[in-house]
Amino acid sequence: MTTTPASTRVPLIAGNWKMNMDHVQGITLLQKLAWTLDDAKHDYRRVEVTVFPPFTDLRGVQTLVHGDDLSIGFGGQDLSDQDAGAYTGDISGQFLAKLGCTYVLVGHSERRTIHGESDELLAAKVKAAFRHGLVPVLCVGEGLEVRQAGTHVEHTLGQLRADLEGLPEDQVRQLVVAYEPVWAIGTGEVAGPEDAQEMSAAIRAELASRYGDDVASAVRVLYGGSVKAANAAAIIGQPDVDGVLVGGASLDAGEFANIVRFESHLTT
Ligand SMILES: O=C[C@H](O)COP(=O)(O)O
Repeated sequence: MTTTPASTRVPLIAGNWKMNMDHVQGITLLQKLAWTLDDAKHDYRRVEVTVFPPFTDLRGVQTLVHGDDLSIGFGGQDLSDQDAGAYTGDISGQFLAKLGCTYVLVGHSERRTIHGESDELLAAKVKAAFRHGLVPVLCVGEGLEVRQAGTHVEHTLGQLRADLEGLPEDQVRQLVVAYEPVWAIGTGEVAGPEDAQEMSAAIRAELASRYGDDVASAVRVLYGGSVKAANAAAIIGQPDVDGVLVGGASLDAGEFANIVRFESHLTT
């Protein structure tokens, strides 16, 4: 397989605030993050940074990012598979696009488990994201029982196949996939760098077999699950891992900035 070198894929550090931070707290957090990264002279072209605030924060985040000309991206934590209509409580991809979102999370493990979202629904959500010009960050991964049974790779690739059903190749190549072992989320348990690499390589090989090496080489694969500044460099240092999806640690501007600056930890 003739893959593009990992170095051509710009690492993506994504902070998922989950259901934390009201719109006032969110602005304060983002401002602190921007200041911290500015002080450190962070080069956003080398390492991309994006945050996923709650829906109610997005307008404020957009105003701050555009008003202060920040290089931090932002996206929604979910979207509806529908575009508009009688879907109380749901958010259309069109609304997210209008707010300047670049990305949207699809199939986060908490949507799959707590809200029982099926692969069929998630495949429709992936298509809805592209319909509105949003890049889906498609989350896949196994629970503890699957991991203990040793079928985690097949399980996760099965989710990937089902969620990409019917998606054209030119859209697949724009995707970001986030591997989240559910047993390592918010638990302090971290899959080791080798576990992250094993699954990321399997995801890339699956994409290569279905869409070709060129597409597989373009897709960024992130790892998510109890990532902290202390373990980020080792995880992102793996050849098929192109960044991290950070939950708890993204709520602390200093800690998250240190994750963004993982390269500096490699050289000190
Ligand atoms: O979206 C982020 C992942 O669920 C990981 O969350 P965590 O870093 O709190 O374990």
